[in-house]
Amino acid sequence: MLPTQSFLQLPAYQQLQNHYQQIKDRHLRDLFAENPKRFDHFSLRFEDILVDFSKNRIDNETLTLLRRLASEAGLSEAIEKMFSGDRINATENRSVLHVALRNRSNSPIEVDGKDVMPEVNVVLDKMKSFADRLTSGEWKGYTGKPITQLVNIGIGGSDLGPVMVTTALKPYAVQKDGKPQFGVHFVSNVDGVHIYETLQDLDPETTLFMIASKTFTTQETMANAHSARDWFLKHAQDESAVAKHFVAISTNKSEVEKFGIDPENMFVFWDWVGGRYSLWSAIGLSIACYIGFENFAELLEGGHAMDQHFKNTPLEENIPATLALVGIWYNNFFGAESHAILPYDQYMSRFAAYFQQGDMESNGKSVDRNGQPAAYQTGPVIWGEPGTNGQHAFYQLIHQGTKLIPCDFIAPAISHRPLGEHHNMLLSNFFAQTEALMNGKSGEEVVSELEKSGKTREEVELLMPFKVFSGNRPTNSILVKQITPRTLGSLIALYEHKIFTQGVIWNIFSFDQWGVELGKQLANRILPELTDNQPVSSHDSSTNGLINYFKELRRS
Ligand SMILES: O=P(O)(O)OC[C@H]1O[C@H](O)[C@H](O)[C@@H](O)[C@@H]1O
Repeated sequence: MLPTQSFLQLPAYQQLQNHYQQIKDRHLRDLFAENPKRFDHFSLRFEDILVDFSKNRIDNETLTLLRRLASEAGLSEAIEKMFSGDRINATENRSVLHVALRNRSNSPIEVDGKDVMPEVNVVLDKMKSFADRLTSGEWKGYTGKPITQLVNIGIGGSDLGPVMVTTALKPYAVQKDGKPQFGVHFVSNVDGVHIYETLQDLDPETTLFMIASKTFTTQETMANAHSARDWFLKHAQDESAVAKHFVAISTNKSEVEKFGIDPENMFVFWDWVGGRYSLWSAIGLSIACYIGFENFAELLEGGHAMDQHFKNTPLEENIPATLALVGIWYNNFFGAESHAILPYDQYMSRFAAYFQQGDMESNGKSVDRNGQPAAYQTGPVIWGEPGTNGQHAFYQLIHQGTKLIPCDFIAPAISHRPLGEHHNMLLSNFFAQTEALMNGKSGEEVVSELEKSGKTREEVELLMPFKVFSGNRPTNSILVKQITPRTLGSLIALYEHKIFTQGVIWNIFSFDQWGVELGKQLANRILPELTDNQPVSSHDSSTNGLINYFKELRRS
């Protein structure tokens, strides 16, 4: 690995620190008053997606310096390397090519001199033909009935993408008799409750299991897959029936065979697809079956279009890079520790959860690419819930708490389920929240409001401090025409590239995830200790105490 330059040593970092001193006390209200064209200057469009980042504590100088930071960190070289199949995931010695999975131009992308596009296309064709056979009813269960229920068994990247996308694109579900043709279910947690509850309403004769695991060794997924198989065989009583009800999605052929799934029923992908970037691969099989392959292809198209934008657009107009830089501004200069993603679309209810893995597993690192401790903040805590639910739960803290929480508000102009005034009501909240967060409400405004409502002077004085909103709380607004497969593909790719850009600037490796290993190792060590009721003494006193109390409780 070539030595890389530390984030803190980038010349623009120092300049931004100085600039921060000038801007930190400026109020967004004043920035807007000074520049009536602020919205025009600080918003970007991509197809029908509008990204308004004007309600951020930035001015032209901020953006100039942030872009300089990106250039000094070598962003354009890094983009080039990713798209050309360089092994940028250096600690795993792998290329990072989710962009190849949605490379609809089909232009060659090489890994070690070999174009990966032909094999990508072979798998896409296999997914299409499988989805078509399920939809037409040609693929039948062991008693000759067509499949009606799909169960994806996977966890992390082999679960969250399909969950999020099938939820977001439910209006595009393949229809039969006026209803989605397939029920789609997701089992991820090793807690037996998850598989138990899922199987309750299913009929083995019409259920198809998709075992999704890049490694095919993940404890949770294998445990759930075996339980599903046992449940199925209890009914079918015939091993040969498994082939009609179990398919595998994996990079690990030998483990798939060991499990007993016919290699014919295996959908492959490759080590250059990171788990949290894999919904575009065969991991998206449940998506392709549920919404139909044409719509899945549209999702890929949308992702590809955003890839082209990211790769070919100068920093000044580059949406993922701009959102990444604004995020860095708060994370590294204002000391913001978290970032909220707030979709005003019930179908997008899992979007924030999806990017908890996407962002936090990618950029939750404290060692830089030189192997040195990163003496600065890296990835933020990502969280969020759909609007308006969040408003009645945690927005209090965003509006009046002591923490600075930059937020992304996302909304479609057109609802898939227009119902009376609902969508206008939803969108009025979307607009109002960012306005309120920006402007706040001053002491004078509060006093005049209270006086008008007939409060006594004493009451006004007492209440005033609690009713003041300081404002100056930053937001991005992302407004799209409608959440279509294409738009969703673009939005997901937008966030992926934002994460990538931030990782490059922080000089960290965004595509490994060593931090999830230790807990797994220790769980494997503890599991055999839980088989009997003998007290343990091999751990620290807390862990021993907990395990021993657990044994005591289950015995009594
Ligand atoms: O797809 P699998 O190999 O089963 O992995 C599932 C998940 O588990 C791992 O522990 C990683 O944290 C995730 O990045 C991955 O997506």
